[in-house]
Amino acid sequence: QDDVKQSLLDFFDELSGGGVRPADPDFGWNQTSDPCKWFGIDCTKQYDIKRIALEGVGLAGTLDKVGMGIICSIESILVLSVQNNSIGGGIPDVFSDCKHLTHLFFARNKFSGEVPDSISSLNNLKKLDISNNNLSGELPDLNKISGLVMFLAENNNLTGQIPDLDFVNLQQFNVSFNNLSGPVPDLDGRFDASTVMGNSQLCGKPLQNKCPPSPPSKHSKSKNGEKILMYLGYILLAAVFVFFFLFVLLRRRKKNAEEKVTPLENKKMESLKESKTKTTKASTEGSSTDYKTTSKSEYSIHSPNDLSMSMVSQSLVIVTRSSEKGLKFEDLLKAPAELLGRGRYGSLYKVMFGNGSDLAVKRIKDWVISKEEFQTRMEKIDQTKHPNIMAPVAFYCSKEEKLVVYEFQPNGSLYKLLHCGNEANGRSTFDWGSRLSVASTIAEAVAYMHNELNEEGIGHGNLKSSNIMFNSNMEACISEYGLMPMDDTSTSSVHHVAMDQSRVQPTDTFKSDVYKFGVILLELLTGKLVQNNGFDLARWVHSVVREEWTVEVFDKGLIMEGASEERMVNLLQVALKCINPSAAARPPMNQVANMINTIREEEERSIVSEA
Ligand SMILES: Nc1ncnc2c1ncn2[C@@H]1O[C@H](COP(=O)(O)OP(=O)(O)OP(=O)(O)O)[C@@H](O)[C@H]1O
Repeated sequence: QDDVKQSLLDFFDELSGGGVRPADPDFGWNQTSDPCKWFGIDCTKQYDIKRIALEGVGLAGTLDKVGMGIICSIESILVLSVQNNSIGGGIPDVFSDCKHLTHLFFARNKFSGEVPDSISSLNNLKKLDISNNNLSGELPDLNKISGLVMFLAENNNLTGQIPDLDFVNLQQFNVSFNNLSGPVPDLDGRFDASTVMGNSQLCGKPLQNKCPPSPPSKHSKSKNGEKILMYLGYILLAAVFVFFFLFVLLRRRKKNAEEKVTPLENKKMESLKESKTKTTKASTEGSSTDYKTTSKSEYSIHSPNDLSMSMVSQSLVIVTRSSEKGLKFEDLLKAPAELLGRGRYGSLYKVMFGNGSDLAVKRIKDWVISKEEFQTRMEKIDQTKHPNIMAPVAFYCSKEEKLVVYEFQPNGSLYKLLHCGNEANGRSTFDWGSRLSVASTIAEAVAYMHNELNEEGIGHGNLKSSNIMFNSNMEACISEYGLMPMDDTSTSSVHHVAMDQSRVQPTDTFKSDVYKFGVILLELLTGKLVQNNGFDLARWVHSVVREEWTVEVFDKGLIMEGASEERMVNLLQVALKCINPSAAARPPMNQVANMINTIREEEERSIVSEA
């Protein structure tokens, strides 16, 4: 503790530049007293300093590496404010060790030099104010800081382009009166010209001057370079596929010639005659025969992307009931497809029929599972019906290729609703009540599946907000259930071995789902993006809660809406139980669902009593 005191006194000494003394009665910073009683310091408990605010007190020294290093070494500190002083010199480049900081205020000083790159590693930062200094050079890549709600840098000498920030989330933004250049990024209509004015070389909306056609900047050059590399990669990949295709074709022809067999068309007919046709599932009322049968046939998938390269030669199993659209699986294979995303576990394609009956086809990569096991698994999932779990429409499995087909959901995902909306089109309407309702729906659906598929040990395996879709009634539906044996991130004992099903214990799969569900709860409560499998978000939430600054974690939208703090804290407690580092200590999903339902009932009771 004496060391902490001495470090803080050194920090003050350096900042003050000898002008003001830390021990002055106004400050009372000295070795003999409790630092929590010193001027400008706030603590949660003894020695747990959460805030240092030395604002407008005549500091005229510098903030060097040692000084900033001291602040970084005290992990409890969330806020550092030294604004309205005359501190000079550079801002030291030591921020990679200060990840705990949430607020950094350097405004109205005499800081000069460049804004250090390491500031972009402060991924818990919410507010950054470096305005009214003498800072120069280009701004670092601040868009890595997903939760930033305030960025003020006006009245400096900054050059280069405005960084591509997440303007949907920013509440305060100003870079006016610098030497910034290039086009103003899309400010999402949230900030007017006053926030970018006074930069003579900036152009584009909301400024009056249109951007002239200009040679590509260093930044865009490197982006173009990346694009060219990407296209070259695609061309190379396509060429490899074409050669492979030709090779297979030539070999087949050679073989056919040698064996003196019938032409391909006849061969196909023979194989179709021989193929078994069996009913996998009794269809519900109104189904047509197209979706009732499992048939064997030869086919290839025609689409404008790499799916078209697939030479799949075995059966596509149709398991769904909802066939009023009268589609045959041949139609599925012929229809044009669009790549929707390429995730860690495969790619997702939208297959378009142009009559509102589009399908989503998941192409799974690198899954070591036998054809029989995969088929049993898919059928089990299909039999375990729950209205909020999307059942597969069809699936296909060969050694090289695994496809699972779902109905396409045009209303987007929970991820999109949380992170890609704006005031006008959804973000503000995703209120506390709706978030609680989504949490409870998902928890109940997963709890049901865990219970029904307990013996088989089939969990979701990859639960995350982009796999929670909204159906036509805007009800949350979980997609891709059971497409992975488990996710490899939340249970250290099975780290990096998730793709080998034989090594995965059922309990791990379920406990991993509970962890992932906890991360979704954190996403709903904080509105923050999940990176690094939720570990960063979980760590940040833990650190803020530990400091008894719990309210700081909640999404500003929820606070502004007046959502019940008590119930948000209760839901946070549930999330923290789910993300317990010890898998054994995590509650089972049915308990999680019960806890959330209790919170939801309290919410409903309070609405009724308020009414
Ligand atoms: N049935 C569906 N209908 C419409 N969109 C869907 C459907 N299923 C998933 N999506 C969306 O398609 C996009 C790509 O999905 P994909 O599963 O490839 O991504 P991912 O979940 O990030 O990847 P992975 O599952 O491999 O980790 C996501 O935005 C997802 O929300």
